Amino acid sequence: MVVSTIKRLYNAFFPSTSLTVQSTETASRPLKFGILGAAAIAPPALIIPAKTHPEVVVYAVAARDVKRAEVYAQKHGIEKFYGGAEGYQKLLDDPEVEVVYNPLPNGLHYEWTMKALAAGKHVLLEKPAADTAEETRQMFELAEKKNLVLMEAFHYRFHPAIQRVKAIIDSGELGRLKSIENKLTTPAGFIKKDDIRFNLSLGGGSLMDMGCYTLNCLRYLSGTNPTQVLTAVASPSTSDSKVDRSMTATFDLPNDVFGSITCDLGVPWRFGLIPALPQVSSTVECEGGQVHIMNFVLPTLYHTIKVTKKKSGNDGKTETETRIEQVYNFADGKMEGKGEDWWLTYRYQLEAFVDKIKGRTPQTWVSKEDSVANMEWIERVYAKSGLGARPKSTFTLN
Ligand SMILES: NC(=O)C1=CN([C@@H]2O[C@H](COP(=O)(O)OP(=O)(O)OC[C@H]3O[C@@H](n4cnc5c(N)ncnc54)[C@H](OP(=O)(O)O)[C@@H]3O)[C@@H](O)[C@H]2O)C=CC1
Ligand SMILES: O=C1OC[C@@H](O)[C@H](O)[C@H]1O
Repeated sequence: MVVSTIKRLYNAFFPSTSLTVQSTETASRPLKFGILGAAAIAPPALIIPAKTHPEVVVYAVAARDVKRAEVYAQKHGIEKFYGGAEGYQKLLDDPEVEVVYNPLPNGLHYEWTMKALAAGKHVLLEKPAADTAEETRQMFELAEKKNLVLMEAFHYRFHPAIQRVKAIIDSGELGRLKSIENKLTTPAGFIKKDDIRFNLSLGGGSLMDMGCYTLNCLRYLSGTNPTQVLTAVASPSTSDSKVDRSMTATFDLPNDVFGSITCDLGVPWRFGLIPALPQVSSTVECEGGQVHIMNFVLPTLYHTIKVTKKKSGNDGKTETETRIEQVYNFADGKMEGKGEDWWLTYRYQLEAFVDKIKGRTPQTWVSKEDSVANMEWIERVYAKSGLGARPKSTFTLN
């Protein structure tokens, strides 16, 4: 297991082009991507996955500082770079760029996605989609009007592991769904105080950052939206009392299902000495048992799906039977043989995103309705917590 894990991680982060499944001869013309911002997430989320996608070329990057753009471009083998105050717009004005990846701080998602769409580019947009549901709606409306592909990058949804958890719930094997509890937390100190995640004007906050996954996963696994936020308790960050360092919320869902989410950008260390273990889990209780996934966000690294089934013992007492599953690719041929153990969630996502642009059917999708609803429930949780919504963008498209 250790060897296979190391091999999987090595191939995930240092993929050789020889691992490309589809030959470049059968692939259609590559799409040229441009990245807005020399963001930390772009290498794992796009640049590395693109190396094994024959229909993707990461062609350009723009950064506010031209030197930063140049260094980033050289480091990642990107042909074109743009910088300075007009750098982002110059990238959008480049006719060679067909697709834009937007990993800007959340508070800038709306402005630059609207500008990218206005420039006629498809957009892969980082999560959470924007600061508000209304901004999210407007971005998708513009994409529809211009016949462009826009998707919020909820990458974990494209991986077979979370799809397996959903299939177990939907199969009825464990009986009626009763509750879902999702957690995504990291110990204090890993995210620095000056990080975009702690900046209110940039759309910071734990619910926006990690919480958007927990909420999305609650809605995905239940197959529905909550009916109400029951409770929402935020702990403020030390830098800004309007920015939630953590958020815990509970929900009513249809059919008497209970939901809860916890997200935390900096769990205090125990006794100030021992870092708390990160939590990245979803626990689903059903009448006939439980399914628990450890690491639903980055399952390629390692994950377990623990299924505990209740059964009646000989003496009439309830006993349990447990099995562990691990699912790194689609064994059922869902992707016509595509997909490898070492594919990151981002690689699965890129496959689907390109399929959509090319007019093929993606194996799954994160729809406009899904993204709008996720932002609506983020807004409702903030409202219930008393913190209020994140400041909406002041940008308007002329
Ligand atoms: N899908 C995933 O797994 C993950 C998604 N994310 C999402 O990606 C986005 C970026 O996160 P991350 O890469 O960690 O963040 P970074 O801080 O590394 O990148 C943000 C980029 O935004 C640009 N930027 C533009 N204006 C500002 C400003 N006023 N202040 C700060 N930065 C600015 C910077 O670009 P420049 O180079 O021009 O200076 C910077 O490179 C967020 O939306 C986050 O939620 C983050 C991590 C994981
Ligand atoms: O995947 C993630 O985990 C860490 C977070 O801070 C980040 O923004 C998120 O996308």
